[in-house]
Amino acid sequence: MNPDNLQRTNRCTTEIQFPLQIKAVVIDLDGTLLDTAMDLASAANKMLAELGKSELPVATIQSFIGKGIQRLVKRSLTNSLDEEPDPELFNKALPIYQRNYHENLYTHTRPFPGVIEGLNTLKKDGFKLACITNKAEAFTLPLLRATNLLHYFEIVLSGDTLPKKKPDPLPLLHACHHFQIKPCELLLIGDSLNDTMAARAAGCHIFCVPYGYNEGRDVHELNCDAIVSSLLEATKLIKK
Ligand SMILES: O=C(O)COP(=O)(O)O
Ligand SMILES: [Mg+2]
Repeated sequence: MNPDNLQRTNRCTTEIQFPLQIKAVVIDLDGTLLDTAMDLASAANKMLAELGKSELPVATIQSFIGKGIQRLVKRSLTNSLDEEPDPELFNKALPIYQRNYHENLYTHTRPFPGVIEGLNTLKKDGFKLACITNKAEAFTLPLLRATNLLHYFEIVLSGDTLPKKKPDPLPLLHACHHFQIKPCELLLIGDSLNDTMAARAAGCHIFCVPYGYNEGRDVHELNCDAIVSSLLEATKLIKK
C-alpha cells in the first residue's frame, strides 16, 4: 500500500487509552535523543565570526533549531525565525556552517538522561524502532554512530532522505510502510511543533519531552497525547 493510502485509511479513530497499544516507536533526534544545542550553536557562532558578524547567545540559537540546518543558518544570519537573508550571503554561509559543524559534531553532544535506559527497554519489549530527524543525513549518521545509538534503529530518516521533512507527515508514513503497520500503531516521541504537526497529519500517536527545543515555545502548548519526562518514562505508557 502506498503511504498516501495509509494516511487516508488507517487513522486512529478510537479514544486513546493508556497504556497505548502500539507496534513501533519513532524517535526524534535533536532535543529528544541528543542534546545537540551546544555544538549546533558553536558552529553557528564560528560561522558568524568568519563572516565578520556578531555572535549570538546559545539560548537564541537553541530557539532556531527544529527545521533543519539550512533554516538554522538563515535564522542565525538574520537573528530571526522567519526572515530571509540575502541569497548570496546564505550561499557563502552554508558551507562555512557545514564545515564548522562537521569539525565539532559531538564535542558537547550527549544523550539526554533516560535515553539509553529507554531505548534498552523499548528493544527488550520488542518494539520496532526508527529515528526521524530534520537534520541532514551527513550529520545524523555520524552523530548516531559516535553516541552509540545507531544500532537501536531499524531505519533512520533524515531531513534530506525523502522529498519532504517534518512537519510533513511523509517520513512517518514512510516508516509505517516500512514496518507494514497502520499509523495508529506508531508512536512518535519528539520535542517540538514539527513533531506534533507531523504526527497529527499522519494519524500517529505523539508524546513530547519537556527538555528539548521547541523553537523557544512552551512544550505544554503542543497538541500531544502525553508529556513524558524521559524516554524511560514513555516506556511505562505503552504496550505491544
Ligand atoms: O535539525 C533540526 O533542526 C531539528 O532536528 P530534529 O527533527 O531531530 O529535532
Ligand atoms: Mg527535535
